[in-house]
Amino acid sequence: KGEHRLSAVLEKHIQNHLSDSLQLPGNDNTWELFAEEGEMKVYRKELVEDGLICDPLKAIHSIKRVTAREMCHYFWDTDVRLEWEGTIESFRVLEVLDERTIIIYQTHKRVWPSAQRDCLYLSSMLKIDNPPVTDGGRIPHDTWMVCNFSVDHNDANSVSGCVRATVEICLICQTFVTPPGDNRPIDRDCLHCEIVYVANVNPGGWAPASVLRAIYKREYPKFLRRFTAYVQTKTNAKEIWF
Ligand SMILES: Cc1cccc(-c2n[nH]cc2-c2ccc(F)c(-c3ccc(S(=O)(=O)CCO)cc3)c2)n1
Repeated sequence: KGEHRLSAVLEKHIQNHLSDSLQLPGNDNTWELFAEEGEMKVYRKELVEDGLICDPLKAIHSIKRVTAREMCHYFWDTDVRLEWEGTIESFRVLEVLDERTIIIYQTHKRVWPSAQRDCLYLSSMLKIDNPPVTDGGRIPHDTWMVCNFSVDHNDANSVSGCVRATVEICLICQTFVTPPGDNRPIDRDCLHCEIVYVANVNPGGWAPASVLRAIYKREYPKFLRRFTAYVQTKTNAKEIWF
């Protein structure tokens, strides 16, 4: 802890997510379920700030045969970012704060009729030592998290014409193991991972509400489908990475 200049502000984001992002949306009526595919449930709230659509998004999902660490690693590792992220046009790692904390500047593909968006954020991956037990009372094998939130940085010479979006995003993953019994070794069929993905994206500049809400309605389920399938494929033949 305290390894870099942004440790304190990172710690605050982590604590906020641990206290509110793990609240499952099914329990209260403030979240509207707007997409459901199998184990994946995607909720949103309608929120307008200064005339901009900032709808918070919360998705829960259960993915077979992967661990929390694997999910968070492939979400965090920029070496594979373009293999699963469909809306990014370019990105650059501006600074490495420690072995699991970096600062990224990225531009997204323009979606007509809005201006192109870019974002500049800190991305950190960490293991949660005393994991919050899910409401079902089941004990996870372990809990990992990736926290992405907007920061300022001098070196981000922004791509001209881009409107700066601000993000507060978190992926919290918990591994559950069902022992195979009679002393057989654990294999991937004994694993599943339960995730909560929370995204608060402020588009930074005006865009038609209908366009933004249509983008979110299409892009979030697509991203969750594509990313989870990507991790299952990427890890399928590999040793289990707890
Ligand atoms: C997956 C998705 C959902 C909603 C909107 C879009 C999208 N389409 N065209 C432009 C964007 C766009 C605009 C601004 C943003 F900050 C992000 C954005 C979304 C996700 C993340 S992340 O941290 O979850 C994954 C890393 O890129 C960061 C930024 C995406 N893509």
